[in-house]
Amino acid sequence: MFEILTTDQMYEADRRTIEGGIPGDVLMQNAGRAVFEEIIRHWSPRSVSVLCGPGNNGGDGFAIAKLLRDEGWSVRLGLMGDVADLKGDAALHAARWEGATELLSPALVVGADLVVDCIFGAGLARDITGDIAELVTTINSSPCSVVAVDVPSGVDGNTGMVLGVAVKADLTVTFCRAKPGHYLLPGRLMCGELAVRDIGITDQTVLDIAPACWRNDPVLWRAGIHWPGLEGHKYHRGHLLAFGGATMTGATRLVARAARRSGVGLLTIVADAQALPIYASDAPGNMTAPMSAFDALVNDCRHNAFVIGPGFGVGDDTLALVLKLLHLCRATVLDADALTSFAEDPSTLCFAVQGPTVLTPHEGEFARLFPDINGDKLCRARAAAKRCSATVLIKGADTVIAAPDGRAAISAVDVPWLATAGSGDVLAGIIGGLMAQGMDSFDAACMGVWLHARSGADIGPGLIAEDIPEHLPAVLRELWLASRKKA
Ligand SMILES: NC(=O)C1=CN([C@@H]2O[C@H](COP(=O)(O)OP(=O)(O)OC[C@H]3O[C@@H](n4cnc5c(N)ncnc54)[C@H](OP(=O)(O)O)[C@@H]3O)[C@@H](O)[C@H]2O)[C@@H](O)CC1
Ligand SMILES: [K+]
Repeated sequence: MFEILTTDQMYEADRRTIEGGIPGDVLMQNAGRAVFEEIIRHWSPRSVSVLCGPGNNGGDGFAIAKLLRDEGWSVRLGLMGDVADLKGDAALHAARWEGATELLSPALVVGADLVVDCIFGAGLARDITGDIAELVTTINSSPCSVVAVDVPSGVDGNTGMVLGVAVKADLTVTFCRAKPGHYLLPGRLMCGELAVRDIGITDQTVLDIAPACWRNDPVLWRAGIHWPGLEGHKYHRGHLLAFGGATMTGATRLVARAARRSGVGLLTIVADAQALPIYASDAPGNMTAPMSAFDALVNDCRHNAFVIGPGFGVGDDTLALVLKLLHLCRATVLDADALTSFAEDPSTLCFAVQGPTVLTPHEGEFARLFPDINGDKLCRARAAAKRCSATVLIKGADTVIAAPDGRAAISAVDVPWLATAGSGDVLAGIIGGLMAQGMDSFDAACMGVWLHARSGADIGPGLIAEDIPEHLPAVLRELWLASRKKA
């Protein structure tokens, strides 16, 4: 259930299922029943208005209305347009609805305790305007509870963008698998609780259409974790070089702490000589080396991974150092200043990437590096990953991780308090630590985001960046115990 389907893939899954012998009206009935079950699970009987659009999302509405009425609920139904204009499965379910069909209007919302939004689903094709926009505004300003069917009307299922206006739901019930718009902002904010319900489309059908996007979950990457073996030693767990700034030392101290907590065997902070005492005194397990020893350090292949950027400083020196590191084709995480140093010349960065590389920009850094890449976050991350042949992770509440081959994952853990100074440095450290242990860059980026978010969720409000590395052992232990159960 971790796959995320585009609306086209969902239509294809429907089509294949119908071809395989389950008629479309049965799928619609199953969809209606799934929403009905969620409604009666969440609410006791009350007055309901079901608002139906002109397509199959509206068709779902007729099925839901009938099930609720058969259950004894007081149900009104409003339709956009004429019932005679409905087609296919929607027309079939409209014919089965025995109640009155009113014209869609704000009067249906006023006085209802619960509104079921079946105006537009996957077929939303343009901005909502005019009377329907007014209706949506009435729904959003009304005290009633709102259930959205498939997606809140106005949210583009593929992008999470709001087309004109969108219904703000308390619960969204979608079918088979989630769509990108359920997890990407601002769509995610309009969904409320998300329920993903089976309507009879098999897992094999979903696999056959080869989805390339997933909700970020251990299922995706747990097989790629390099748990240490009894026979191993610290050199088997990698040796990460974290490049530290001369003055902004806090950032790389967080990188170092997070990398070590993620399990890296050895960690050396490389910085200007005058800053080394600060790094060395931060933790007894930190090793340090002066920047003047750079050549000797990188000539030693045991130094198999690099993190550079946090607190490092923006400029030509940083740019030159990053290019030298990328030339070595070892696991590399580029964050913050390492990215911004290429703002004037982003193509140089993209051409230089050869080895396993993860770029971890926030939205501002992304816009500086890729000013010509527009669109939703998923499509931008994929375009940048392809252009740079690197894993690109765009940070935010809806963090997206994309691989150059088009695979992508979206983080779906809500942790608003992760938006705090130093949090991104910790993330870079975790990913660097995992890559140093031999994990594939896309997997390491996904796992890093997950560990970071899970730790943040466990810590709760009041979190400061320093807390996150200290919580990693608990989350890692949970993963490790789960992996032993599976074995
Ligand atoms: N068997 C299946 O496939 C199953 C499908 N299922 C359900 O079907 C839903 C998809 O149905 P769908 O494709 O009919 O699209 P839907 O969202 O109802 O809207 C299309 C209509 O809206 C109109 N329209 C669009 N934008 C507009 C705007 N801004 N302003 C005004 N009008 C606008 C558009 O008009 P047109 O663009 O053609 O002019 C067209 O008339 C899916 O979300 C799920 O709920 C489930 O039952 C499971 C089985
Ligand atoms: K809807």
